[in-house]
Amino acid sequence: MAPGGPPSSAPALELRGLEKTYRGGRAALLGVDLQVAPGELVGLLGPNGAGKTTLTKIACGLVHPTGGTVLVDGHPVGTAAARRATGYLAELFRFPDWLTADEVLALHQRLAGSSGGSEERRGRLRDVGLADSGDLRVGAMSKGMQQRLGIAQALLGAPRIVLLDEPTSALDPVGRAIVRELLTALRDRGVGVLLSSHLLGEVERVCDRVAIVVDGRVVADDRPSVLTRAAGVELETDRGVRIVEGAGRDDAPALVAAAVADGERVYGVRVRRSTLEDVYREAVGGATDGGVQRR
Ligand SMILES: Nc1ncnc2c1ncn2[C@@H]1O[C@H](COP(=O)(O)OP(=O)(O)OP(=O)(O)O)[C@@H](O)[C@H]1O
Repeated sequence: MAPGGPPSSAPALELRGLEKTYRGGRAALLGVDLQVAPGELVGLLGPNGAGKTTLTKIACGLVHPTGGTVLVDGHPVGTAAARRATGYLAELFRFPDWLTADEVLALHQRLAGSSGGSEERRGRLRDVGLADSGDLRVGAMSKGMQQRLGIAQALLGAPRIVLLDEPTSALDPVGRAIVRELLTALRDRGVGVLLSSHLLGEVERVCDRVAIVVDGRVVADDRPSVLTRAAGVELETDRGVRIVEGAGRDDAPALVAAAVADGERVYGVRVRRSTLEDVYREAVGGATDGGVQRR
């Protein structure tokens, strides 16, 4: 797959002190700092209304911030260079029903200033598992196919950062696996990805870093393995299953030995870690989220 130009040392995306108050509305972002390095896959989580879409739209130049700065591959957002370096898939998008997949991509090639021609279009359709659907009209596509076409569109040209707002919400498990492979390929090519999603399992599987936004602020930003933590050791014996709170990996052999010495038959031992979902629920506290899904 072609996205990704010559390597650059600048962050793929850099947000500093980002603020946004919509006219007549309440503040949507209250000083957000966030970086996406080249080749880094960052997941953006948060309850409905937390500010994820606002942040993503500011990063691609569609919404003006009321404070702070945005650099895309080192270029101020809104400049031609920043636009060329950005691929974007909106949360709620709709392509004209009467266009074919190939025509949608040709239109977006013109918008992105890409000279990749039919070869690029075929490549992007192949990337998203739509190799045989170039002549299919949007109106005849399932929601999942349209979403994959949307992702193909975001990869046209040579983006250094790809901003995806809920890109897998309509996808079945096979479609999600295709997108996971695609994201991994983007990482390998040094393209940064900011992936906004409510699908915590997907984010945990694929992202290098996770930022959690609550009420316009980033309340957690780290690798999933750092955000999650030890959550005891589970022992399964002939007396049942029990969790030894506070115990970690190093305690497992002694726990098994003690159980055996006590006459128990040990069938299993598992070192537990909290999941990203646990971390998320802790971070958002009481903020309700009708949209959160495990997978
Ligand atoms: N165009 C707008 N005018 C006024 N207020 C807006 C506008 N767009 C968003 N908001 C408000 O800004 C806040 C953040 O909304 P945003 O859509 O960025 O959240 P989100 O985290 O993407 O939510 P969701 O998960 O539901 O997509 C909300 O309070 C929302 O009502």
